[in-house]
Amino acid sequence: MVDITSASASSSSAVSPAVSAASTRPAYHLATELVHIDSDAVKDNYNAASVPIYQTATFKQHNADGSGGEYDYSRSGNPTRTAVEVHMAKIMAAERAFVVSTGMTALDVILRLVKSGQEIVAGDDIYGGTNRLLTYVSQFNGVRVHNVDTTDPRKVEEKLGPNTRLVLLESPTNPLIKIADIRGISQRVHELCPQALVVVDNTMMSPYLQNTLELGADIEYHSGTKYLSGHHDLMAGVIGCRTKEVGDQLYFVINASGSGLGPFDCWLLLRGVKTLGIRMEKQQSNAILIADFLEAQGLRVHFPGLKSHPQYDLHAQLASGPGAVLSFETGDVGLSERIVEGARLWGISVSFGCVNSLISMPCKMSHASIPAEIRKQRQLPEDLIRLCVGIEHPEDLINDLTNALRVAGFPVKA
Ligand SMILES: Cc1ncc(COP(=O)(O)O)c(C=O)c1O
Ligand SMILES: N[C@@H](CCSC[C@H](N)C(=O)O)C(=O)O
Repeated sequence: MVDITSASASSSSAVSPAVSAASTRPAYHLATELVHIDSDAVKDNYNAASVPIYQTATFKQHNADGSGGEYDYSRSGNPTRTAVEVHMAKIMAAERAFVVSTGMTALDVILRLVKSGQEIVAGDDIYGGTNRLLTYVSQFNGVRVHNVDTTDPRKVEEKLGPNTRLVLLESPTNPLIKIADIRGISQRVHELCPQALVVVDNTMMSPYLQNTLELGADIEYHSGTKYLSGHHDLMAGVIGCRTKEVGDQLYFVINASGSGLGPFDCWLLLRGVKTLGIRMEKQQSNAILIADFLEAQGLRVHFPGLKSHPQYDLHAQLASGPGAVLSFETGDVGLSERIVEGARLWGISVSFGCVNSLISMPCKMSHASIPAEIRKQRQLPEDLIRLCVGIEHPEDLINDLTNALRVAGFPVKA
């Protein structure tokens, strides 16, 4: 049987691996690096200012012995995909980066590195879809999953053992915006379990605010559907890794399963990521104003930019800003529903990271796939409202929220 996790199996089976490694670390500020695409990543005879979309499934070869050109088939590699992968590797300071069809695909690819009998330590406050996929592998793939409170590194350490293969962290978590000490946990995992990989879902921060590979993680992944693309016009997943060995294993799975991102979506992602810095700065500054406003109303607000956040200091050591997703509790599910439905400017939608602002109730929407009894066990408040702040004028956002609170019957303070 071929061991899919061995590097030799991966290199021998791909004709056109189109390795998308970034050989150099960013030389300028990240905001500058985001805008500048390495023009050597894709050979272009016409010096096109925008990376061309190579909308092709297959590539003509010059001979029949399989030793042909750099690309043979777009499942294995495509120049537009290489361009965005090289760019993402630079932005994430990764040895190698991959772009796949969705954020969940990114996790699915990573989970293929876990074999039956091995174990995963994950958070107890995690995105609903992540919980669903972890539940699947624990029910059908013989993998044991421990869900623990990742705000307490001792709880993670207690579950580490000789079978641990992955430690999967979200920080901040979706939807309770809790922080995990990525640096401290990575160090302990590597000391105690050399066979284990620390994997971080960095979707909420984006590479602009937090670099988890520099904090010690082995793999960082994103739902590229969110901040990286920024306009809710595509689905994508991005994976960055710290070593060539892990990169080879991930590439094998992506080529074998055909989960790589299509050329047009690669192009959209590359276009979107150029404006990540300016979008994130504006979304974040709006979010800080909105968090202050809600806290001044006496509501319990979860946001690492507030001094009241229990891990305010820890987050400041890990990331360069609090981001633009926050959640708050009202104490009453009916009141929360009325607030969400009373908003006019804030769109009722799942997802986040887009230029327009969104409002949702995680227990009924993004996290509804987590069974009610498990949500209760994990103390996920049913009345929780999540706000994903966009780039609109902050006064309009605050006025709309004020109106929604009033209409819902909440006693708004002047
Ligand atoms: C934190 C987080 N990770 C991963 C995903 C999955 O991403 P996608 O929807 O692109 O599959 C989501 C949302 O869907 C998310 O919120
Ligand atoms: N029906 C979807 C819900 C997607 S939630 C998207 C996003 N991660 C969020 O947190 O809003 C599903 O069941 O996956």
